[in-house]
Amino acid sequence: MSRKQVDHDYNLRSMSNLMGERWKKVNDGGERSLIKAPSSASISSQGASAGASTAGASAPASSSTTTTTTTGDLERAARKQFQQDVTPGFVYVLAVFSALGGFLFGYDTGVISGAMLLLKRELDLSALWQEVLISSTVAAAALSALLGGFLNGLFGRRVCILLASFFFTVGGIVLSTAPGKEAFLTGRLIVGVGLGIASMTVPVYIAEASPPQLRGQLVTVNTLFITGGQFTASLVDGAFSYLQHDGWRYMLGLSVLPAVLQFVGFLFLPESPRWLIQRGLTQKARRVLSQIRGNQNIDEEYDSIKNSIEEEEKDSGGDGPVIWRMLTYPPTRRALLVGCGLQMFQQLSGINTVMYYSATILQMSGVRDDRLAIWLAGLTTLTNFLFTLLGVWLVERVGRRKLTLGSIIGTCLSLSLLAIGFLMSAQHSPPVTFHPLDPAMANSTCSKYQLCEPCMLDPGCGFCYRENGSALLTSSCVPVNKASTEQAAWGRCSNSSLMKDQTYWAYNYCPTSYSWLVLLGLVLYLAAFAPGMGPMPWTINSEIYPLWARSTGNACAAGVNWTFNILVSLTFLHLAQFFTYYGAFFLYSSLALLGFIFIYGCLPETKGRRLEEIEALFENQLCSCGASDSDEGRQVEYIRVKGSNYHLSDNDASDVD
Ligand SMILES: O[C@H]1[C@H](O)[C@@H](O)[C@H](O)[C@@H](O)[C@H]1O
Repeated sequence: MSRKQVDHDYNLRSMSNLMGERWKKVNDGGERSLIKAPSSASISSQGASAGASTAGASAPASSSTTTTTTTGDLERAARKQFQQDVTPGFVYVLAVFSALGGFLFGYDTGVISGAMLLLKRELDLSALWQEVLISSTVAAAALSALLGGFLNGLFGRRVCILLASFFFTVGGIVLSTAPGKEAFLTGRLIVGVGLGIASMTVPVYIAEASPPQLRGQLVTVNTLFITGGQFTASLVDGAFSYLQHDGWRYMLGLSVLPAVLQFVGFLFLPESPRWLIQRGLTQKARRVLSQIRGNQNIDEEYDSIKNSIEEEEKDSGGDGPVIWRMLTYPPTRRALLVGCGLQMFQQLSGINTVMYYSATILQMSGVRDDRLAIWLAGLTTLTNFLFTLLGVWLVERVGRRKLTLGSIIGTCLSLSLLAIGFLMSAQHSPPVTFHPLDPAMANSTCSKYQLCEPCMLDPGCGFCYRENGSALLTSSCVPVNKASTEQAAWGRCSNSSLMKDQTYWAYNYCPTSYSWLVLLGLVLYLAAFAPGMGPMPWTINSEIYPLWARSTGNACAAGVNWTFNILVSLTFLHLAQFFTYYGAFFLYSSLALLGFIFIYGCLPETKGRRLEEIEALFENQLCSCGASDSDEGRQVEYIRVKGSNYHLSDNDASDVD
């Protein structure tokens, strides 16, 4: 039994309202039936467990009061009833305006790849500068996410979202008007600060404002907006790539629009009621809660939040900085481990590498026109977006734990398929048929390679070939042009006008007939990753910490996400060089398997619970919360609803949860 007496459960309340009677589940040997409970007077006059057994005995499953309604039906009906009762239109508005932060997260991280193609020519950027400009935003996001935890606690969620949209706006203006690379770097850093703050604040704000039944869906909408931002960025990249001069200014400048919209919107949106209660601003908190909950009575929710906060404050591990208190108090230490672990495994599953690499995968499949490859890469971001939508639909139906576990196992398998595709391509790598005689050329490292595979894995070389249909006519391994990887340093691939006649320059891929396998792996990967591993780390982090630790916990987890994001993207090419592509993808697949074991052992189900109840899931467990899905179902819980005790039966408790 948890430390805190669980005093309220939304599902049961909705159900009892819905059915117009009090319902009580009895342990009838697992049979899924609901039996009408005795009157509240008879229940309250008995001890809770005595009441349960008496009712069980007096109302056998075959009794005339038995209904065949399943808990699934009830859940669905309760959800429908809730939607009618509460009219939570305002919660949707609030979630959408907050999720514009997610949109900017996706847009600003996605748009840079297309912008860089134009930018590197116009600003004459070296490879090092390109790398610095791309990774500076992510590095700034990692640091500012940590800072965001502190700001959130001090100034509240609303001010932090306003601050983030202010940074996005200023950053967008600086980027689109930058006269040179130094100014551009400044703009990228400013945007990074906005990203870090938004990425940790938005999920917390949405979770704190949402009713339990909608929380998972609404927080997941934020990730839907992230992937929507990435998709929009790929469309904008495609459209403005035709504008050779200053195209990048429009690509980056467009981000100012959603940023300003969010800023203006948040001038009118309220602060999180939970943060207000914590700060003792009780009147304001009540006002906000009534505004968010529509026509629902908020007294019960308000009281229970307030009581939990007071209780949490007592239990929160004494004095000292929040992170220290979190680490020394076992439930929050476990929650932090789970939250950061989820974010780490999300990035170690290679999502950003796969997305980044999709254009090359498409080139391997025979799409050789650069522009077409850019547009088709948009299909990858669209697939990511559409499958995140599936996640929004599934999260409240199957729950966080099952969704995450199913997703990571699918991710692991599809990464193996990708790796097998690369392995087959490597094993059937086309040979280098032409070796130059000119000593200056013959002495280059590139001309020593006998096969395409080692040639393309060397960042200094590329494979230049001519083919007829699928037959390779001649091929050579030549140094890459240092100024642009789109051309060779010499020979027929050094000039686009020479590259007619079915002559192609393959810089980081080899022509292969196994590309379909890689393409299948890519699609299956996105279908598996996007509904679960994409959104769930954000959603789960927004709900597993008690209020006093929530902003710090989310700050740490978002910091871990950004740190591993940069680590994985910066090491990918080196990894591929040392272990080949298939080695790199097998490695990601093994890491995803490790992630599965971690999640299986550590992640409890949080679906349908009020934020104040979730802390109890991390008590008395040695990272064995995994058992909670079934054990918790077997646990006997007493849930007090308006003075009456409800006894959840042995087998069905998890269903009602
Ligand atoms: O949840 C998001 C999402 O899955 C994005 O597609 C990815 O680029 C981010 O790194 C991740 O945090």
